Amino acid sequence: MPASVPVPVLTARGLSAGYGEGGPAVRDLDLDLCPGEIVTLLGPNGAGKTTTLLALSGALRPRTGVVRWAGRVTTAPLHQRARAGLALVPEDRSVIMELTVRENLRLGAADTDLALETFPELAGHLDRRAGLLSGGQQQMVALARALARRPAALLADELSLGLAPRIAERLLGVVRAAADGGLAVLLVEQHVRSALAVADRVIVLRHGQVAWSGPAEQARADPDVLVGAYLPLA
Ligand SMILES: Nc1ncnc2c1ncn2[C@@H]1O[C@H](COP(=O)(O)OP(=O)(O)OP(=O)(O)O)[C@@H](O)[C@H]1O
Repeated sequence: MPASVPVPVLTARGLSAGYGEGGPAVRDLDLDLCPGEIVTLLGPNGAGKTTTLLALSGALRPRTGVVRWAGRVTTAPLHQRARAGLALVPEDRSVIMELTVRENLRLGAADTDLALETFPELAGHLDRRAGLLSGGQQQMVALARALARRPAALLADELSLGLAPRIAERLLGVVRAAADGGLAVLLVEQHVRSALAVADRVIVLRHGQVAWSGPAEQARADPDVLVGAYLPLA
């Protein structure tokens, strides 16, 4: 029997996006995100990684190009895509510090039992204000809330930013397990090594364009392919 071809849940073709009157921060990007895989988006500061996530999620309107969700062209804003199964964990985590962990989970319409199954570490903190948690625990709340809605795709920006390596590993391990269960994941990470450890494919952006893309296995075996892509233009 022929191997079945994976059907992407999220695709972009010729995607360009930017801010105000400025030039595009991302140009002419093609991307396919399939169930069960983690694609990591790497690149130097200002390369356009966050902009890509925002444009794919509907938080930022693309200037040109087409985004498809489950095969259909979409221009829907983020809250509609969220209802359709897209989860975005933005760089600021969007945890509401004045609310308790339980309230934060409820606000995201997350299944609290499933959130605690994902992060049992949070069980003793359900009635604490999120502002009193450590950065790692806050990020667990953000990720638990996103995953406990059983999304089809997760777009996560710098999950491990500012966290101890052990906590970063824990979070990325949970993301890997969710992908193994069928979730499609696009991960922006500044810790290249941690990202490569869990990713299936890599896209390196530089100056808003794809500088290199390929299997994570290739980048793990020969990190020089990434070094080349990070180097400034001659
Ligand atoms: N709200 C904004 N208004 C104007 N320009 C912006 C805005 N956000 C980002 N930019 C610009 O768009 C470009 C791409 O930024 P973006 O945040 O997408 O890059 P990044 O790869 O995520 O960088 P970092 O790793 O530093 O977060 C940069 O030149 C940045 O200065």
